[in-house]
Amino acid sequence: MKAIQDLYPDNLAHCYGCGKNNSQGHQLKTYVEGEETVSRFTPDMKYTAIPGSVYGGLIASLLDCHGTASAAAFACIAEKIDLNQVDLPIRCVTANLNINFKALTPQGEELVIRGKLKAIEGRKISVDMTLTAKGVVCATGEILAIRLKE
Ligand SMILES: CCCCC/C=C\C/C=C\C/C=C\C/C=C\CCCC(=O)SCCNC(=O)CCNC(=O)[C@H](O)C(C)(C)COP(=O)(O)OP(=O)(O)OC[C@H]1O[C@@H](n2cnc3c(N)ncnc32)[C@H](O)[C@@H]1OP(=O)(O)O
Repeated sequence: MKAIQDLYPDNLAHCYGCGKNNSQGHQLKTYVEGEETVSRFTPDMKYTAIPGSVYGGLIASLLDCHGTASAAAFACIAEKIDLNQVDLPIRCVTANLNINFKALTPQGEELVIRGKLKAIEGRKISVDMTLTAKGVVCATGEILAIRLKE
């Protein structure tokens, strides 16, 4: 299966966090795994907060893009839209993002971000997220993504 972000049409794929057409961005990739979504990302050393730990702004960026991709994927699944089709018909943007930083996020490790659908209410899609390093939860987040009008 393709990454959700690789289903965004080319003219809307320039997001700094996840756009496949932004060569200087993070190019986060999010996949559906069973009932969850998952992204994996190993930050470059330049994203330093306290030496040895990852900058919280990067963590927010990863949760932001993981969340919007997850929201689009969960909305497609709810509507039985094939996630293998090019040009995803459902697009979401972030209205609200809450993050709890639970532990310093170590550098040099692969970060695993997982998302679970919390609720779909009309155009509002809420997703709960965790970010772990070496199996330790370093941050949790909740996003409210809004499905854009056609
Ligand atoms: C970001 C630009 C938006 C325009 C985009 C146009 C085309 C782009 C297409 C696709 C995007 C492609 C890729 C994006 C992928 C990843 C990006 C990563 C994530 C981001 O980095 S993205 C940037 C940061 N993001 C923003 O820049 C959003 C600025 N904002 C707005 O563009 C509007 O604000 C919008 C669209 C959110 C809603 O506007 P709207 O007119 O469509 O809908 P409306 O206001 O009626 O809200 C509908 C229901 O959501 C409730 N609601 C709204 N906001 C709420 C809040 N904050 N808290 C609690 N509830 C809220 C209302 O209360 C109502 O609830 P109810 O239906 O129950 O009454």
